[in-house]
Amino acid sequence: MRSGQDLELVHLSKRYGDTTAVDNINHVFLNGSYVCLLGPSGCGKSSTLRMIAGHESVSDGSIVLDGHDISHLSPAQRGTAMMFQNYALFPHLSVRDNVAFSLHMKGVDKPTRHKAADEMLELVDMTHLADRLPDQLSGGQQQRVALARALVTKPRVLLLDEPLSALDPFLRIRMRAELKRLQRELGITFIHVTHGQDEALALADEIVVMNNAVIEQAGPARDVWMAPRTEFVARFMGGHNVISFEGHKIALRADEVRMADTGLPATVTAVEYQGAHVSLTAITPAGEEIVALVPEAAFFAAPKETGEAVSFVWDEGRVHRLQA
Ligand SMILES: Nc1ncnc2c1ncn2[C@@H]1O[C@H](COP(=O)(O)OP(=O)(O)OP(=O)(O)O)[C@@H](O)[C@H]1O
Repeated sequence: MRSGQDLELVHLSKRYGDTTAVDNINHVFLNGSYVCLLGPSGCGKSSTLRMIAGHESVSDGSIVLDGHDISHLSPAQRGTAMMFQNYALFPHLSVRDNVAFSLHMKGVDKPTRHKAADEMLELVDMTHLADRLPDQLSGGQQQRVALARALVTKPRVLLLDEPLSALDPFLRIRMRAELKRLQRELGITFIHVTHGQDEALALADEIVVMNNAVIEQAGPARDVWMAPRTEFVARFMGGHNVISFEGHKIALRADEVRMADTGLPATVTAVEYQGAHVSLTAITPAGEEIVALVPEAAFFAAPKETGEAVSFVWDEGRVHRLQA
């Protein structure tokens, strides 16, 4: 529900010379929500995040937090904090001093800033490594320090630019759960930039899909997944077929397509065993590709090979007509 404490982007644009990176976007980030900004490389996600943080000037429009226009305030005055992709820790400062650094800059005395830093280190489970230097830490540990350092200023909104991209897949999934836990515990707004659909689905209360400098679709994660509005969103979220059906483009989830004796005829072009499912790719007489994710037991009851004919069916209610 909307409140006076939300973060609002109003007709926000960013231009770099002739390039329009963000084109007149409007959005309300609800207070206390976990929002993922999702989109392909170059769509304007980072520019949007950097404008909110104050690391990039606004070309047009405004950014409103708590009912105040913060568009022209310095990063430290906004009530936002940013955690960078490369963590940007100071190599010569201990973990504790890294976390306390922004308070040092604000003139906070040493005992007070160390106490605040220690509280944050406890929050991210790093108390035991407070005296180490950054290069004595693993990637995951450095990330926790970077998080603690961003949170020590008690921001209203935490901005995370691809926070998990430097981690190996195993650690990424662990840290993902940690981020969600932290956000719930702190109750502040997290805005997390990613180009990973899985990451966005796992984390977000709301997904904002960007494409070509605009917001293509925004909504609860499940709505965006279940009902993509455009061909771009359907393809980008993955797991959907986009095919022509009765004169319209439709999106149809691959796991809703079943093999049957009669139905839409197609010729198998690839079979991929994926454990729980078998992914069957086929081409229709209209030359469109369709993927069926068939439960492995159903597939092996009537296995198919490349070049064979198949027929596909689906429940009519599962089809989404696309806008473009
Ligand atoms: N400092 C800059 N000067 C000129 N053009 C820029 C600058 N920063 C970004 N751009 C351009 O603005 C557009 C949007 O870039 P942005 O970094 O916001 O995209 P992104 O969605 O975050 O991409 P990625 O996932 O690759 O980081 C791109 O075309 C990019 O080349």
